[in-house]
Order: sequence, then C-alpha cells, then structure tokens
Amino acid sequence: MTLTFYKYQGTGNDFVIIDNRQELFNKNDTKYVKFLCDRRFGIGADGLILLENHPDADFKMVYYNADGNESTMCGNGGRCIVAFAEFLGIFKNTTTFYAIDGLHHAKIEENLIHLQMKNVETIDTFTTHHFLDTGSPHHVQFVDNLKTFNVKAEGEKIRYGAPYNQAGSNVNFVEKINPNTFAVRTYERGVEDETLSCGTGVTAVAIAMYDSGESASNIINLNVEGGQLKVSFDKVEDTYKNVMLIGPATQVFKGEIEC
Ligand SMILES: N[C@H](CCC[C@H](N)C(=O)O)C(=O)O
Repeated sequence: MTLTFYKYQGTGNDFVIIDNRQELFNKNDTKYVKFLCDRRFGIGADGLILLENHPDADFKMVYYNADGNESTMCGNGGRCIVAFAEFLGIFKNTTTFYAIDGLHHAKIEENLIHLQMKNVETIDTFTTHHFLDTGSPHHVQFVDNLKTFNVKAEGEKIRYGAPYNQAGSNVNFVEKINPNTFAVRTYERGVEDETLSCGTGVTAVAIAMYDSGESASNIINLNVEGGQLKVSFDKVEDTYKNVMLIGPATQVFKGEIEC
C-alpha cells in the first residue's frame, strides 16, 4: 500500500503531514513514524502531523516528534497544518482545530498564518532562566554570542538534567537585538537536536521577555535560524491571552512511500 504525504516547513521547522481523515494510518507504530522522520533512511523531518476529522471543529491535529512518540503542542506544525487544511479546501481564511492542548483559532492573511496559542497563566522565573508552558514545556535563558553557542551540547545537558530529567523540556537560548526583537536558537525535546525554529519556543521567549521587563511591547519579533516569526499577546491581570504566533508555512513537496 502507498502512503501519500506532504512535506511542509515553517521557518525551517519541517514536518511530514498526512491527511488521515480516513483513519488508515497506524498511530501506534512508533518505529514507523521514527522511520518516516529519519533524515537518512526515511523522508526526513523534525516531526510528523496527522490531520483528522473532529466533530466540533474543522479538523484535529495529532503531533509526533521525530523520535516517533506523540508529543505536546507544536506551534510551527500548527501553522503548517492550517496551510495544509486550506490547501485541501477544508476552510477559507479562518478556521478552528483541536490539538492536544485544546481548541485553536487561526487565520491566513497576506500569506502569513496567524495561530492562536493557549493562554499562559504561570511563568516560573529564576535568576538564570524562565520556565513556562505554551502548549509544550520551555526553558528560556539568555546567552552571550548566540551565533557561536553550542546549542546541542548545552541544550542536551539542560533537557536531561534536573528538574526536567527524562520527561524533559525544550531549551531556548536568547540574545536581545533591541527591546522588540530577540534572536532565539532552540534545542528541541523529542528531536534531541537544535531545530531551525520552534513555534511554542519563540512564543515562550516573547512572553518571558515581556514578563521580565526585557520588552515593553506586546508585539515581539523573533529572529530564528530558519527566518522570522512574530508573537503578540494581551496581558489581562496575570494571564497572557490572545497569544498569536505569526509566520509563513510552505508546502515543499508531495510524495508517496510504501507502507
Ligand atoms: N518538541 C516539542 C514539540 C514540538 C515543538 C516545536 N516544533 C514547535 O514548533 O512548537 C516537545 O516535544 O515539547
């Protein structure tokens, strides 16, 4: 049997996306998902995304990291599945979908995907870093010379070290460009390497920078290895609401693979 897939990338975070509305994909075959994401033996991607039907929304998103395990919310993957759903004709302009962290609203404007992320109520702030969950867990810390920083080695230490341990966290290293712009490089849990961009990661960075006073703007630019993203939000009492992750999402190619 052949499996039709689409390859998407959102600021360099890349995904295999499958229209699984017929529910033919074997969701329990971790080894097969890992094979599809393998950059040498398979298609190659940071993650795999299934688009499925949902009774109360336009569609449902199921996300797997490159290690083959289902994981928490993927912001760049969320932007890519919105572009894919529009390509399939599931919606025009605005849409809603369910992901593991709940209902998401999204719209496409001037070729950019505007994805509403979950509200953020809790930010743990320490002398060395911040920790918050934007749909996935994120450790956020400033470094000098981000360009030459050893993201993989240092990210791995933090990701597997206390207090995260085996469950882990994604790790974002940050450099301030100006009060409204930050450069970010991310070590991603479940990819176990640096990715060119992490959507829930830049969302965490933007909120942490505002919350700690590093930025006074609620519209923040994030420069990532794979391009530029924008995050906007409203702080209502102690909660960050209307959190929007804004950026491009591109269909790179369509393919078929034996399964
Ligand atoms: N690796 C993350 C999920 C994907 C996050 C990232 N690709 C994004 O764009 O948010 C985790 O397991 O927590």
